Formats: sequence, C-alpha cells, structure tokens
Amino acid sequence: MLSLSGFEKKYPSGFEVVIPQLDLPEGIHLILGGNGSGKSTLLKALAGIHPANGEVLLNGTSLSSQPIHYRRKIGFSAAEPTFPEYLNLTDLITVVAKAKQSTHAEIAELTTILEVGEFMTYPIGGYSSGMLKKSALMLAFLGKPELIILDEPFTTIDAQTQGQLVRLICQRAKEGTGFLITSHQSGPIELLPVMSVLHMRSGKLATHE
Ligand SMILES: Nc1ncnc2c1ncn2[C@@H]1O[C@H](COP(=O)(O)OP(=O)(O)OP(=O)(O)O)[C@@H](O)[C@H]1O
Repeated sequence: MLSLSGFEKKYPSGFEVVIPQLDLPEGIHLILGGNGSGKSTLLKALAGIHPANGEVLLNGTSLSSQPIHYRRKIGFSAAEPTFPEYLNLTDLITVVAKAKQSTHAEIAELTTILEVGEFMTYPIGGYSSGMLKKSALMLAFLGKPELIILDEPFTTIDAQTQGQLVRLICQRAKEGTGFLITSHQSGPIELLPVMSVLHMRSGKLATHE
C-alpha cells in the first residue's frame, strides 16, 4: 500500500523525521509515541501538506512526481483542524465531493454516522472543537480514499461519535481502505483490528511490531 524510501522532513529548528525505508501493506497501522516525537510531522508530510524529501509511493503513485493524483487518493484529518471561518461544512463537502467523486449516498451515510447534519449549514467560525473534528473526519472519508490518515481522531469528539468512528474505520478497512492513525487515547484504538504498530522517538521509528 504505502512505501517510503529515504524519507526526511527537517524543520529550521533542526528537528527532523528520518525514515530510511518503510513498507506498509494494506490495513490499519497505528503510529504511537510521546509528545513531540514527530508523529504529526510525518502524517502531514505523507498527506502531502508539508513538503519532504525522499520517495513516497501509495499503491504505485508517487507523492513527488504525481502530487495531485497522490493527494486525490488520500483522506486526512488533522489533530487540530482549521477551516475558513466564513464557510460552512456543506460548502467544503461540495468541493471535496466533486474533486473526489463522492456520491450523494456516501455523503448522506457519513452525515448520519458522524452526526454533522445539525450544524453543517452554520458558519465554521461558530463550531466547537468537536464539530471541527467531526467536519475534518467527514472530509477525510469522502470519496473512498485508498489511504485515510487520522491524526488524533478521537480527541474532542463525544463517546457516542467515538464508537461510530471505530465502526466506520472497521467497515472501510474491510472494504480495502488503508489507515494510518495516531492516538494518545488507548480506549478506542484497542477496538481496532490493527495490522501493525509503529513507535516513534525523536523523529525516528524506534520499533515496528
Ligand atoms: N510547523 C512546524 N515548524 C517547526 N517545528 C515544528 C512544526 N511543527 C512541529 N514542529 C516541531 O517538531 C517536533 C515534532 O512535533 P510533532 O507535532 O510532529 O510531534 P507529535 O509526535 O505529533 O507530538 P504530539 O503527540 O504532542 O502531538 C516538535 O519539536 C515540534 O516543536
């Protein structure tokens, strides 16, 4: 599914994430590690949001040489999502659904599962942190991406939505979607059928079980 070779992402501060080689087959992969170990840095680079060096291939599509094609295949939900405050979630869904060829049925299903229907027509500037996270999750799943990258997906959402999200991840994984997930919350991730766990320390992969 996803392969990295010679991956390097360095900030001007000197902090860097370095992964010489990594091959992840289809499935759910957890990335764990302490605060500041580099998890979000890695995920943002793999989502194509932050530039990085090295080769990243998603089912043969290259992030560096086919960036638009690559990014269409990815869904990403940030740990602390931000969106233009004057738009609403319906606006964002319209744009992303068109770009990723999502169906009305999928939009309706995700609207119900993630319980965004009540606020999706209100301006984003008035959303709570949980509403922002639900919005980011909705956009990440739209269009059945080949790989969905979720950075702290269980923070700020209520217990009921956490349960719904676990079921949604399991359902999509069964259908062949790959997942990279970070979480400091152990409860929900213990319910996931995880293929591998990667531990990060100081910008490096310490272990891969
Ligand atoms: N945009 C940025 N510019 C410069 N340095 C950054 C930036 N984002 C993160 N860092 C630094 O990179 C290091 C790793 O941060 P990162 O957010 O990737 O860690 P993390 O493992 O996701 O942490 P946490 O568990 O606290 O979310 C930290 O030292 C952080 O200060």
